[in-house]
Amino acid sequence: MTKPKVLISDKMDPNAARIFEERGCEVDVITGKTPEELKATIGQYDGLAIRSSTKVTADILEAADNLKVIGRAGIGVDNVDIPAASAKGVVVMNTPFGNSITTAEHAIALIMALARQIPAANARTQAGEWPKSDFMGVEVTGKVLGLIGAGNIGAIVASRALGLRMKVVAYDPFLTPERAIELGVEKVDLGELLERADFITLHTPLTDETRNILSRERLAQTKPGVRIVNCARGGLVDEAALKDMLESGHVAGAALDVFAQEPAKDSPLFGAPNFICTPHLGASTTEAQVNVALQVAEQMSDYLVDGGVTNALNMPSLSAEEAPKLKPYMALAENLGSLVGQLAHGDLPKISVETEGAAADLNQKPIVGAVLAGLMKRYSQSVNMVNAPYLAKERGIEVREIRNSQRGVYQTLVRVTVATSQGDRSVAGTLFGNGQPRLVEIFGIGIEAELAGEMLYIVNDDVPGFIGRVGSLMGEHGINIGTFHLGRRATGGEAVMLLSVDQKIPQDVIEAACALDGVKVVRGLSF
Ligand SMILES: NC(=O)C1=CN([C@@H]2O[C@H](COP(=O)(O)OP(=O)(O)OC[C@H]3O[C@@H](n4cnc5c(N)ncnc54)[C@H](O)[C@@H]3O)[C@@H](O)[C@H]2O)C=CC1
Ligand SMILES: O=C(O)CCC(=O)C(=O)O
Repeated sequence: MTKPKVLISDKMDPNAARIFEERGCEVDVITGKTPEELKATIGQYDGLAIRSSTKVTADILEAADNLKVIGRAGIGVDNVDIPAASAKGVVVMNTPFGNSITTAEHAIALIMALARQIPAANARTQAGEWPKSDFMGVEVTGKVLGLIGAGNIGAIVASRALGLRMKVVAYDPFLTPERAIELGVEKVDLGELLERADFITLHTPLTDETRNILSRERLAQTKPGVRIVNCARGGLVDEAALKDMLESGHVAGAALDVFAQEPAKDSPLFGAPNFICTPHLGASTTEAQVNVALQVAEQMSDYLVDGGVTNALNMPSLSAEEAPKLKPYMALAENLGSLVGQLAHGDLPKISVETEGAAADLNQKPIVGAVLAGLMKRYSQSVNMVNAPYLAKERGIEVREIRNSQRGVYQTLVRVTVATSQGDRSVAGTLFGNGQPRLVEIFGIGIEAELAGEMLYIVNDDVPGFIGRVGSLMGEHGINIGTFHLGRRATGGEAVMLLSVDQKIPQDVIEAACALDGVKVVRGLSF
């Protein structure tokens, strides 16, 4: 088996490359590529490990023909076009906790640096000025810290600030009253936070709701003398308004680790009074970088080598223990989805995936994803489990999951039913003891067959001599039959025939089969 190939395209702790190699991947570490260079080479990689410098745009993804996973060694994935990755069937993962403590500590460091004007005092002291009387600071003890965003990092900042004897008020629409009590913070609305806070620190992602959350109007509502820290994302604060308010003295100090445009080389804030900045250093400690590098390499190799999915932003999780159990089910589910997709006519507005017996105890999401991947192959060849649910949604297909843990005739069963203009049509399959998938029912008729390679599907009247006529037809056209499977609704009623053949069935043979006496449907199938 060829090894999955991974590109590490941003500066990352060497532990990442070591883990990839130990886990059976080939790794190239090439940082500093231009977008054009990345686009020219991305086609050869199965995995791309990044931090924040590499921008994974739709244009780059277009050339990423073998890419299966993008791993962000860090939290924010705003440098990845996730909808484009999903459409391409590429899993996007991050490492949501590895750098949280480090980033929270950076926010606290910036709060302290603002309170005591440490950077300016340091610069002037080292310039030989000894400017003791110019640097009157403030204590943080007893001051109100306004936390915007109380997720992983915000919660750690709150705990550290409480240790510094600050009073913490938090604005986060998703913060429950119970969690606020647990964190020891007072949950407030944004207006109250702006009015009360002596220090404001931001810890939200950049979204349509949070963009410019500290706008000019909101900055004007803050308490005079407020100090502001942003270690989350550029774009949360109106930088031009912040500059004006630093100049007017309404804002007594501001510290930014992140900027709307990065790298920030000529921000209007540079040189503003009491302005401090760092070049997106929030996550830059040895500890955090080892954490995120190890974690991203482990997660990505789990996916590339064993199919396990952890911390994916565009796909449900699947543990490395679950993955081998689910693998044969996913093969079965994909074949069943593909079968209904090839057999049913017209649009398929509704699909239900029912699991029975042992299959019902498993994680259903990957099974449903695999059914959709099989089904959606009728629309696109580049479909997989990652993009199939998105494609199905785009086409307005309604998907239902039904679990039935009681066993029926089979110890384990997956049934796929689609609503067609002729009514519901369903196919079902099971797994043999050795994990081999088998079709066991097609549109209400019991039949046992392996769905593989090229096949011929015929629905006919159950009459003597028909099987021989089909055999002769295949022989006349030089088509070798591998296996022959039969089922019927009742003696003399509707019968189904599934043949596996050694080549794709040509259209003229399908037409000749259609012309046989008693034939109702003929279809060539590919798996
Ligand atoms: N400077 C740096 O180097 C680093 C920056 N970050 C950034 O820090 C930010 C926070 O990261 P985490 O705490 O891990 O994320 P998280 O997802 O754990 O927390 C984000 C919080 O923001 C809240 N939120 C969402 N919309 C909001 C809104 N409109 N108003 C108020 N709160 C809202 C959410 O409810 C959530 O509690 C992210 O943007 C991340 O990219 C993370 C690591 C390093
Ligand atoms: O990788 C970095 O240095 C940036 C970290 C970051 O911004 C994040 O994890 O969201």
